[in-house]
Amino acid sequence: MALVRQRAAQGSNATEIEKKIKRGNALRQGSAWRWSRGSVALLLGALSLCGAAVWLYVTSLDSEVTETLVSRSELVSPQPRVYAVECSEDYENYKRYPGCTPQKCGRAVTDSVVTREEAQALRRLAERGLALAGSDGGASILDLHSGALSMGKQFVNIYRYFGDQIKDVFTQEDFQLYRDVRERIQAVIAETFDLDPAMVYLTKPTFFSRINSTAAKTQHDEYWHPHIDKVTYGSFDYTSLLYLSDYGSDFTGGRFIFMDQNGNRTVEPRAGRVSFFTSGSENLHRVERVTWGTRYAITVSFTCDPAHAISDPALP
Ligand SMILES: O=C(O)CCC(=O)C(=O)O
Ligand SMILES: [Fe+2]
Repeated sequence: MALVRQRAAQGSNATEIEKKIKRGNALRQGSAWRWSRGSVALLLGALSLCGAAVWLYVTSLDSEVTETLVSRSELVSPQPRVYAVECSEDYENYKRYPGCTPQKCGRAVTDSVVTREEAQALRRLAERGLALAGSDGGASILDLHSGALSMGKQFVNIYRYFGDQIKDVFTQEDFQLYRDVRERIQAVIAETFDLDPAMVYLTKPTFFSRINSTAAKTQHDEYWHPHIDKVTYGSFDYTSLLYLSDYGSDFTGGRFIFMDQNGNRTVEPRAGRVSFFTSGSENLHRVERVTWGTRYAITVSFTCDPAHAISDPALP
């Protein structure tokens, strides 16, 4: 009997112990579950913080491209739209030419110096010239003054390479049109910056550019790097860009971007639009990558130094 009681007592003890063990396990499991729920919540919190940080970073990048100086759909006419910018010290390191060296600096855009028909004729000229060769990468240039044309990864001289055949590609009228347009651009630059038009000279390089979304193959194709024209090209004092195609319908991307310290300011290309500016570091700029289509433009630049003057391009 006593043995049975003892066994029974032992039995009830065992069940007690068993219950305690189970309770202990349940408690441990519960706290483990609570712990893993806690870490999930922590992880989610950290993830959303990271997400917010990334979002803030991306929107801050985006806000750098917010100011559009001139959009594709606007028509800037009859007067140029002028934005004054303080001159950089660059000009102090160069000889000063009264009547030409920038006293006031800035940027301006006009849609009334070159007609859309003239831009179209110049674009056809660029298409014909660039169809002779072209770069392997996304950017090709044709310089009618020196004859330099992108070919594969380098350049050829069209006047030497194609000889007399070049007269089947370009006509005297094409060159006359280039001259007329160059003169008008020179006049509007002189008027806008209070210069003596006779003290301002065309300089090199002056070139047609064709940009598409093909990946760059050489450094020449990397048009999107920020640069200062006076540093890149040396002789430039005033840069002008004549656009030959329309942002948004002929191509996407490819906006011109002034990179100011307090943000970016863009000019959207439009056929016939002339954008011009002083070439020093007050006008650091780049071209946004072209994402679709083909963008045509001409860079026509001017110097104050007669030693760097060039004559208008001409058929040999
Ligand atoms: O085509 C453009 O809009 C700019 C080209 C440019 O920056 C240059 O030719 O120096
Ligand atoms: Fe430039």
